[in-house]
Amino acid sequence: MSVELPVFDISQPFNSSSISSLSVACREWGFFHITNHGISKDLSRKLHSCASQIFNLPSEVKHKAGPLSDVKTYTPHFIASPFYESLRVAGPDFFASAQSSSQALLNQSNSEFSDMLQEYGSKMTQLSKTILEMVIKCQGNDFEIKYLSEFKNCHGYLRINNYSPPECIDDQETEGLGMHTDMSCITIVYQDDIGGLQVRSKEGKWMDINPHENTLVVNIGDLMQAWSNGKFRSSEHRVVLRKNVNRFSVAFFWCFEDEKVVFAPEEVVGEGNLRVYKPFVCGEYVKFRENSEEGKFEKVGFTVKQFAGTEM
Ligand SMILES: O=C(O)CCC(=O)C(=O)O
Ligand SMILES: [Fe+2]
Repeated sequence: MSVELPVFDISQPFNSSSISSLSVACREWGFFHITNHGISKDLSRKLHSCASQIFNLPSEVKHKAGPLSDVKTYTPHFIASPFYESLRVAGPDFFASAQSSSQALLNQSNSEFSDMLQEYGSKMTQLSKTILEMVIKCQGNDFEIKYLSEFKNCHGYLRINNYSPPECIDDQETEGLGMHTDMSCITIVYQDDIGGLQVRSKEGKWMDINPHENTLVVNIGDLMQAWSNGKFRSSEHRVVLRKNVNRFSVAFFWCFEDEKVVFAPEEVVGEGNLRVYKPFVCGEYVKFRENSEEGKFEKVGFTVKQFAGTEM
């Protein structure tokens, strides 16, 4: 089964009807689509082809940027899943970050790749600011004016994901990336035309988010779920591999700075409503997810609810 998410034209100002359908999407699914986002087909095609060259390097070469290296930008197979590997590019200087991976992997800089990532990262940064403003606006009148400054130190990073399916795909679905929630405020995902991204409904059913040409997927992350006092959902999602072909995606995570104390403002909680999260320091939550076995990336058992929820 698949879910048809609403599509928002991000190049146009939002009117009251788009704000109210955005609000429904954030509450019900924590997922929606955007179009007219300014990422050309040409840019995503070129990025895909440059990234494939990196992922096609022998694994002993890729390990030069792996978890035991100095740069630590490459996540090899068998960390999140046997079929998943990724390369991280950190902002705001996406160019420098891409150059350091390229230097570690190829012993030379690759300015074509780094230029592309700088362009992609800067566009994602702009898009995140626009989307975030709309997402805050949907939580109350003039909230974007009152509360946008809380998000002024947000930062972004990219994860370029490569999924290689097992030799033979049988009837059973193979998880390329297990069920998880994102640690971001919002995430913007480019998925190629293979499909496989799924969101878990409130009833616990896995629903396909089918790829649509020229659209990007946006999802609410744990930090926004906490800041909105649980109004907006950081949905569990995963990637399944059904075809015997590689799948490519690029996720951009827009996050609070590590020092930020995440705490829903009184007005966001609303009079008479209970506060469902204790205040927490963003960096502590990131550490909890990265370092505790239970909190790990692909294991959804422990998320912001277990970390800071008041209903425990
Ligand atoms: O590959 C995708 O489509 C989604 C990836 C994802 O959920 C993530 O990187 O957090
Ligand atoms: Fe994710």
